[in-house]
Amino acid sequence: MKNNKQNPISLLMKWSGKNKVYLFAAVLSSFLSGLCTIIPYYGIYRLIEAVYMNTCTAETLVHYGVIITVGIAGRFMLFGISGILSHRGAYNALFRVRCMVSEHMAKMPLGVLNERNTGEIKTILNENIEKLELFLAHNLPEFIFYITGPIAIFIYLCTINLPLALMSLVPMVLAFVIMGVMFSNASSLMDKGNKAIASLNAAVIEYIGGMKLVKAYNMGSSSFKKYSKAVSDEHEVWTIMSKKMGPPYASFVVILECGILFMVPMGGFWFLKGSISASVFILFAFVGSLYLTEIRPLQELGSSFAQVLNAVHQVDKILKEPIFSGGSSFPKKHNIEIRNVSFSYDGETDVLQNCSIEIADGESLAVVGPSGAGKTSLVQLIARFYDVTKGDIFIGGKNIKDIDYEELLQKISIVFQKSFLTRGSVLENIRMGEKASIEEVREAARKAQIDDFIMSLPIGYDTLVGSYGSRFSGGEKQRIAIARAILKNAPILILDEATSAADPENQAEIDMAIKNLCKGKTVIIIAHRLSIVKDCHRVAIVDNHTVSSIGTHDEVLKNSEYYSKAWKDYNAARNISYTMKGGKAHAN
Ligand SMILES: Nc1ncnc2c1ncn2[C@@H]1O[C@H](COP(=O)(O)OP(=O)(O)OP(=O)(O)O)[C@@H](O)[C@H]1O
Repeated sequence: MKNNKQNPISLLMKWSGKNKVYLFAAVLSSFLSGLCTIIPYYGIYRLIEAVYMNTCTAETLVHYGVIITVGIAGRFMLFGISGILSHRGAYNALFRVRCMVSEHMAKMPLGVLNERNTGEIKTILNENIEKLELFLAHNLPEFIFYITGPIAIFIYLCTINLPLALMSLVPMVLAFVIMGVMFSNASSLMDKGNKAIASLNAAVIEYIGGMKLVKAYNMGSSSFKKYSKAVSDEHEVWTIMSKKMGPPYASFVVILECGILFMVPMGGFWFLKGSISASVFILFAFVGSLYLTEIRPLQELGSSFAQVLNAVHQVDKILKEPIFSGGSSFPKKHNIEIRNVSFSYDGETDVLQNCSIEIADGESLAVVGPSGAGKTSLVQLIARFYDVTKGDIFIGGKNIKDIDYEELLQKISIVFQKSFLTRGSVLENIRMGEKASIEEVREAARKAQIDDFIMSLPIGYDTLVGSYGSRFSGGEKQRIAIARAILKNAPILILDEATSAADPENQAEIDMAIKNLCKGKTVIIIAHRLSIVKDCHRVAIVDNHTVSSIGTHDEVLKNSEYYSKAWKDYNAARNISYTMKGGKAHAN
């Protein structure tokens, strides 16, 4: 792949877009702030020199006092400006990266997303992207600041005495060797740590989602093994991390502060020999042995870099996943042809084999078959939730792979068995991004037989689904989903067991809502409940992972053993009525 070896920093800059300007300005301010570090040391050295030369007057004190003050004030002021600029740039960049990742994910095939668990995606969108802020707003300017100051001082020390200046670097070289070891250990551990956090996130999501089950079966938190295992795995990784990182961290800090052990004996030796003046000896004994402690925060930046590099890598992996792009406009005709299609989720087992169906524009087709036969898989291929493994699917004579993906999704409405409602208001849930007036929304809701119910709520269409979500019954949620599809008014409609939530009380309402929804569209209905099937123009039987029969209700009744049995069972079930006699159920 083209971008495989792209430098993480240049990737981050690319993702930041125009916000780079703020980030570069922040880096410049940090650099200047780092340079200011030299000023107080220069002032102090001059004062020491003046004291030893017996030339220190009140004027000299004031002169260097002002220089030292200006140096310190400038250092902090520039560092503050750098912080403001870096935060501004970082938060704008963060927003941009989040949008890029979300948009990219929306264009990714569902199959690729399904391979990742929800926790992993949450870790990328939240924790990993948040770490980019840590880098852009803090690590980057701080790195420049902490590195510039000591370099500037070192150059200054070189101008005073080169051998002693070089000697001052010995502790730093040792400390950096240790930091390198620490860094290489950290990157593999960090990867494990990230995986442990992703598993923990997934387990928490599953744990909270399955809370009803935990309560219903009195399982208790300890019995939720996946969750407690994820917690202990994560704990284990971080324990190993602290054990491995602790000793090198302590060594790094101590060695950096050991400069005085080199500077005092060597400096003293040269001073006694008369090679250097007293002021130079004092300068090196104090400044030369201490200035390197300024780079101590670089150690923290080192481990933070490892986390950031990992985060960049994870985000980049998502952004490099292939997406659906290009393609031409959606065709005017809406007939569908599924031609010799085979499909496998895992690339090994075919869940669909050599399926062929033709649906005319405006026709309604019922898809019937035993559980697990592949009905849902087949209809999902039409909206490219997944791509076919073999064969082709055409709409209006155009291969769906050649149709602009967003337009394809726009022109197909799907009502699923489980209606998903977002946390917004009922109004937002029906609009779902469509620009529709409240009257248009109510008209759709009326057709979906749900307007009366919504209006009976205390704040009607403004009712938040988040707070009222649990009081909506399955049938109500389903009719809200149908209203959403009516409003979208797409020419192709796929109903995947959309009547499954119907109970005897709201069966008639859901049937009416579906009839209103299907008017004038090319419709595919997956239905276990055969009552809806006889209203369709034709029936296709998906059995044993292929389309075993297709035709009108009467034709399929004759040709398909599965359908004739299912129809017989359905009619028999309709004629059964139960009466309770002596506490026992009897079929009449
Ligand atoms: N995301 C997936 N990954 C792997 N296998 C899957 C996935 N979704 C479904 N399957 C498998 O594909 C096969 C067909 O499933 P599908 O949901 O299409 O059947 P169906 O006929 O719609 O069943 P039902 O009537 O019970 O809903 C099943 O064996 C199922 O376990």
